[in-house]
Amino acid sequence: MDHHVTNDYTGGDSTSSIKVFVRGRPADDNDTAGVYKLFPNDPKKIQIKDPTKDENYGDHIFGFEHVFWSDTSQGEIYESVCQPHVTHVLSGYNSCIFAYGQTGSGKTYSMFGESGENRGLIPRVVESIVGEIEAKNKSGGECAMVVSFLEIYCDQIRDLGKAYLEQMEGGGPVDMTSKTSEIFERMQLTRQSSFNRPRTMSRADSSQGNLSQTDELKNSPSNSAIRDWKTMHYEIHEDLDQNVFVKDLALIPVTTVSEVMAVINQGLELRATHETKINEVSSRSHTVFTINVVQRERGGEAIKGMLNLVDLAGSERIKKSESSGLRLKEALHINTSLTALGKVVLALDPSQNTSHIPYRDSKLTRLLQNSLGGNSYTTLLATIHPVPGYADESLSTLQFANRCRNVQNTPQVNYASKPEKHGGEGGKQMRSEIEVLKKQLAASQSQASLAGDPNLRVLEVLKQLGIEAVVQEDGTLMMPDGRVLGSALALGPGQMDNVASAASLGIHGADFDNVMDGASAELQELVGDLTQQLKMTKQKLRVKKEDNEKMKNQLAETQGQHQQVVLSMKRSNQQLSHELSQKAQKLEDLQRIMKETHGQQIDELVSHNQKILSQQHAMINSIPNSLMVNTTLLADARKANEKISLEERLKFGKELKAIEFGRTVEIENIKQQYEFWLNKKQKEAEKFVADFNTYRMKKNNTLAEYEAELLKLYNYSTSMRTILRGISEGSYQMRKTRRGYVPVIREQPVDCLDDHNVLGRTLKLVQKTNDAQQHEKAIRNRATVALMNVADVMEGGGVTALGLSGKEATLTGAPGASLRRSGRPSTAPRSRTNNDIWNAPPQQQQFDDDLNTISSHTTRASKVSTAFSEEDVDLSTPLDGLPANELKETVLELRDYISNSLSKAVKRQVMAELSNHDTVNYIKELEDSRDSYQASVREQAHKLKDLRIAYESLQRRALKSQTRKGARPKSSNGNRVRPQSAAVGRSDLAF
Ligand SMILES: Nc1ncnc2c1ncn2[C@@H]1O[C@H](COP(=O)(O)OP(=O)(O)OP(=O)(O)O)[C@@H](O)[C@H]1O
Repeated sequence: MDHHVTNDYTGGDSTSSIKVFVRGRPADDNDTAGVYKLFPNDPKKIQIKDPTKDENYGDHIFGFEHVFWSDTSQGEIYESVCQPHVTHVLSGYNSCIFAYGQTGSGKTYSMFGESGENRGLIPRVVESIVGEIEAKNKSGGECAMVVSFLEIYCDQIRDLGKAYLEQMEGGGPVDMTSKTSEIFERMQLTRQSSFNRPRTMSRADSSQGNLSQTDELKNSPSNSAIRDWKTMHYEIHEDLDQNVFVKDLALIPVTTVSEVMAVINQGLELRATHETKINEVSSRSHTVFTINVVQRERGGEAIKGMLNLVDLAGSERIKKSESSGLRLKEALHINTSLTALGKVVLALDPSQNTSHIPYRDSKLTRLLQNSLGGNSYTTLLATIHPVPGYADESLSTLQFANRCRNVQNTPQVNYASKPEKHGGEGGKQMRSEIEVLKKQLAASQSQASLAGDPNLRVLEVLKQLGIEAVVQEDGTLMMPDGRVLGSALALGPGQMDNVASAASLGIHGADFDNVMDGASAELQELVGDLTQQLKMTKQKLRVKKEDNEKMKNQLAETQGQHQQVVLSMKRSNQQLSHELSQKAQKLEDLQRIMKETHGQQIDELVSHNQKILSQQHAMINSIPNSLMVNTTLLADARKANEKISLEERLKFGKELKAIEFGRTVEIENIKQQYEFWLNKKQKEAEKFVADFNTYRMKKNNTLAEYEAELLKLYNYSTSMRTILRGISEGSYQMRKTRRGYVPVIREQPVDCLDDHNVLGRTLKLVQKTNDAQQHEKAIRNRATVALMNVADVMEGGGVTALGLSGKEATLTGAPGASLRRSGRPSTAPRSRTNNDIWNAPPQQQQFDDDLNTISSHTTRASKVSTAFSEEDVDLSTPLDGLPANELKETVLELRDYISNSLSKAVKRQVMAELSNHDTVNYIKELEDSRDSYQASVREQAHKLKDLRIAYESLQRRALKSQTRKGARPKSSNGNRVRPQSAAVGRSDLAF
């Protein structure tokens, strides 16, 4: 049964507003085997094996918009990933594409790319948008593009576009307060054309020694943006509509692709990169390249689209990248901000039910706030490095990408000047315009009323002259001093205006009279007085004004000076606070790094130090007491030591004795076993000897029978001779039978044997004697060979001997010490082997004796045989032809031969055969095992001896250390007493 379990994440909301694409870069050695699985018929899926999990539970399968593998071109990626965003931004929407993945997985390659066909997504997007804008402008629309470029390096926002802008505007500081729409308005009026030539895309490593273009730029005194670039620390703000923006970030108006590429190239030159173990040119910062497109269709509303193109710095496992120092700090910042991004994405998952989204945890998440869960179309390009070694990083990238699919955005069109129904900025503008109009209306209304009522006009004129008069019910004017003047109605409206303007202009005399022509004398007089007063007052005022002016100038001068001081103080204050915040930031980072890397160690060290300190305090306080205690303890310890060493010695002695006893018992057991077997085998051998003796007796009996038969034969032959002689002498009467003529014997012969039988038997006997002679020879040879073999065997090791001496065969072997042959003379020379019982001399002697006996018998026997041989003996000669004494001697010799030589030969043959007998072999084996046992006993003895030597050396050492430690105890007579242990040990352990 297949137990393979795959974690499937391919489900989910296909309409989610964040689209996720995956791109696998080419592997360096094409070794992607066994980790990834792609589905040619379903390019949305990718399967990956979890390297940390069990074979059966380690598979994860994900589903995204599309999974691009290493052979996908930049153009194909652009078509799928970016094309929709170009449409969005030109339709007034916010949108965002961000590349996420481990370091070296191809984020920067994808976003910025290289040159030509390998150019990345950003250049392609720019090309598209610029083309669209040109087309719109040609068709009568108003469309413009503004870009900005920033990086977040160690949680510090730095402007990568400002340097370009400064260069563009002649090196001076740039007005950063402009809004995109204002720039847009300006662009309609004037166009800059002398931008830098575009450079090919490059990312210079600022740490390299040779003076790169960036170095040139950084050293350029005229470009403050480059000079201050490293210390830039921009802030993120939020407008009334809750859109986040970077305060003071350079907004660069552009119209051509080459302009944009110049901005990008200059920015990339400045961007923080460095070579790491994993990536030769590793981005150490996140970059955000923003394209703003503002447009108004003919007669339509202005809309504003924004596209953020984000190249994140790659996450890295510090363990793998082995970053240290500044690289470590950078890596920590990168990882922290990416973790914050992960938290935001997690919190935006509707299933999490989280009300708080931690955008403010890092600058990155704050900046992407609008793109994640806000008013934006967003796409994530997850890049992976598909080699088995980075499988866990790829898995975590895919898991992050999968979580992003849960985020819901709500994109909507941005209106640059919205109609009321859209509220927002447009509405506010409208409201303020209405207010202005209202004020204007009120002003014009009051002017109209003034124009219609002459009294009011007079009042106004008087007011201008500084006189607060009141119009009474009857139309007359009451002055502040109580005087009542006639109605101004007497003056025509035109005249009144003239009076007012003449008064205000200081016209007097005849001219004034002309003006006052037709007015009442009273009024004329009053106006005359007033005019006079006004003149004087004006005179005074002028003087005062002049004084005032002088004072003002003085004040302005002082103020200017003060302001200058305050400004410089402010600047230095700002500088200081900036440095302070940087230092604080650095300190914080350092502390965090220290805490992360060494925090635990430091804490441990501190607590360890404190422990040691307190221990030392306690020790110092307790020194006097401990001195006393130590002296006592020392004495006690010495005693205890002596006691222990004595106990140890005794224990060791006992153990040794126990071992010795054990060995003795073991030896005894083996000995008993050996004796038991030896006894058993001796009994078997005794039985064998007994059997042998029985056999020998039987043989002797047979020989005796032969002897008796021979004697019988002799008697027969004698009788035969007598009979034969009788026949030849005709003493016997012959009769004819079927077998021929037979004598008629009157006397009964011996037994009932006929002559033929007697003769045949006699001849047979002679034949037998010859055979015996031959046989004896053969036996003798065989015996010689057998004895030599036995001697050879004996050379190799002893066996219990079967001694055959005299007429009796006896077993002379005995167990144990009695194994030695009891009959061996003490003066006999020792054999070359250990085994005395097989000594050559007695055997040899025996053998030689036997041979001599045989040869003597043989001589006699050969004589006999010669006598009996067919050639030498005339068989026709009747035996009874021999003299009786000679015949007897011959028979005796024959008997002697049979009983001695023949029986000995038989014995030898038996002995020769016995040398290969099983029992003898068994006895030999017993001898072998006895010898090996003896050898093992000898070995044990050696071991015991070694043990004893070791023990003695231990004793000697113990003795020496005792002697060194203190004076030996003195005997009663004051002499040093020799330590007993050694003596005891020696005597106790003597083997
Ligand atoms: N699809 C690809 N085809 C060819 N080369 C690629 C591809 N992707 C990446 N590379 C090469 O791999 C190397 C690392 O890529 P890149 O610098 O883009 O990685 P990165 O993800 O931006 O790394 P970091 O986060 O460290 O900046 C570069 O030399 C790049 O040219």
